Amino acid sequence: MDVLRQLKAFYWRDRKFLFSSILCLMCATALGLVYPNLLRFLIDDVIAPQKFELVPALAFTVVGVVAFKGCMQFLHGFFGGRLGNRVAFHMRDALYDKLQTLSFQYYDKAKTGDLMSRLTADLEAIRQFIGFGFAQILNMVLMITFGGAMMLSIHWQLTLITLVTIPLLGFTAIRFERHIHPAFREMRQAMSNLTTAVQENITGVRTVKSFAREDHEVSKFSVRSEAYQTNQVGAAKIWSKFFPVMELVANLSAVILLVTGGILVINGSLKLGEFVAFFSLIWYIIGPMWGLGFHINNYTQFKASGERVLGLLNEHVHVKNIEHAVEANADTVTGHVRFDQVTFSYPDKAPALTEINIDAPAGSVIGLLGATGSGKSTIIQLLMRAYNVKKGTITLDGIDIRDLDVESLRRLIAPVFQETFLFSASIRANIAYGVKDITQEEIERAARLAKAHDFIMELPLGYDTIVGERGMGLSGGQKQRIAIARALIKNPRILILDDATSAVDMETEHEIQAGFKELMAGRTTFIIAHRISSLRHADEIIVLDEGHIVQRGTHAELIAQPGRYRDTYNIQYADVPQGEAAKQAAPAAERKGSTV
Ligand SMILES: Nc1ncnc2c1ncn2[C@@H]1O[C@H](COP(=O)(O)OP(=O)(O)OP(=O)(O)O)[C@@H](O)[C@H]1O
Repeated sequence: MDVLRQLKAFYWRDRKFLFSSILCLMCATALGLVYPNLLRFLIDDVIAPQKFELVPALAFTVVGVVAFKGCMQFLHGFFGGRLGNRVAFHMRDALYDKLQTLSFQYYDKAKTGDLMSRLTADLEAIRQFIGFGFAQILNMVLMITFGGAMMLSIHWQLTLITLVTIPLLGFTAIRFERHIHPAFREMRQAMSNLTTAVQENITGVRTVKSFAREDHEVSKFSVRSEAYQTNQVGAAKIWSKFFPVMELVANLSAVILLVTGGILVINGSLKLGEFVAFFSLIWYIIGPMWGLGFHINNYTQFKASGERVLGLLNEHVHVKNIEHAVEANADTVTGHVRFDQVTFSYPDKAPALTEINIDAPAGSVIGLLGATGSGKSTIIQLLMRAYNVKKGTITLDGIDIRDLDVESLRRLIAPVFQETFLFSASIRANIAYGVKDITQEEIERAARLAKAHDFIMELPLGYDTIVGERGMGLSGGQKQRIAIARALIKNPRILILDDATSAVDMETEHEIQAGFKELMAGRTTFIIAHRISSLRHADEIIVLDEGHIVQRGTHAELIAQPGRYRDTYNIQYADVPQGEAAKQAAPAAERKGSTV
């Protein structure tokens, strides 16, 4: 019931459908109860006194009742269907909204397959129950109440004797529910493990194939599939144990009625018509009781699914706006970024960054260099507020970014990551992803600056070529260039290049950087790179090691002192002749005033 209460917001807004559906079902049920009475009337008041002229009228009444009952049943299905679909629709939207607000911390652990199964299989179970299952349980209660009341009005002693098995039925049904609920919960979890395995296998199919690990994947899947099968078999066992018991107990009532009712008819204390009506009414009680297991099954599935969906809806959002968050205004923000004594650890891990101080005046270029895992990307993630800083502060134009509206902050930043994600849409739509109302000219301009225009024009459909999943295959460098165009078109205050040109050759990188220079003048830029050539023009290069800043300065300053930077430089330029190396790593001072 708690799940139903928590989901109230989703079905209560469509209560007109809920009540209409219930009302129609009640009418249909009540009309169903007319049959036994017609039967009683036929036997006791028509056949016994031989008033056969009443038969046609009785027949027409039956036709009328059947037709009306049919209409009511249709309307019940119609309103129930409407209700179920609308609830599923609103819940899908709410879940999707929630997925957008959940922070990076949640996605670090979340499994795509599990989320997919919550949005599909679990929603379907909820749709079924809210649309039909709930009304059917209510119908069961109504049938028992109406039928019982009618039986009591005919012969209350016989009713009590006949219904003596009902508490036993109720007890069996409750025991069944206790066993089947955990089984269903496990089954849902096993299903989501199965979907996760399939999803990961499809996403990582290249890795699987290149390592020839198909057999390993098959056996991994088999284990999960077997777990699901075991769960299914377990649930079937519970079902197969309880269902026959239910049926046996339910039919005991019919046996008791036949014996006791038969004796009463022979004694003359019960009319034959009443006995026949009674026999027909008893199924109004036994029938629903028979289906009790099925309804409980539906309910438990709904409860298990509801818990999983509510679990997602109630998931804690780690990064959210504080009350009265300040809106960062793109027209007035200059882009002055400061990290002040920032120390940060991912949950349950040693600090990824320790006492980081960075001062990036508006329009400056900051280069970040360091071994893998040294904390470069973490600096960027914190600036974008993917995670909240707990120790130290990060400010933008002097305002703590925790006080800023998250969306407005992220609107000012355009990141290009090493791994480019393209949506299954046209290249045009992919480039224009971060902005609204953009012209083709602006898209092409950004693509030209990112050195993407020429290869796009060589594609048969040009900017209309569909890329991403199931789309046209592109090379890593081509994808990166699209991502760079996507960032450029956003015209951000802060540009982040996280190993953004790692997949393009040095010549293209040089050309792209020339494009940046033109567009990024006056905008703060953070460049993470492993190549000295990508960083050498930065106003300040920060060298990180295990989360600590170990060196900082311009290229010329760093090259002049022993340390990690010079070591990296020496390795990268080991094969380049002396004069050429010096030319390639031209000091930043030469380029002061420019950006990249
Ligand atoms: N989402 C995460 N959850 C937990 N730990 C993380 C997460 N992301 C990074 N880390 C850890 O934080 C540390 C710094 O990682 P970070 O990604 O910032 O390094 P990096 O210098 O950018 O590395 P690379 O050059 O390989 O991208 C590493 O020890 C890493 O394992």
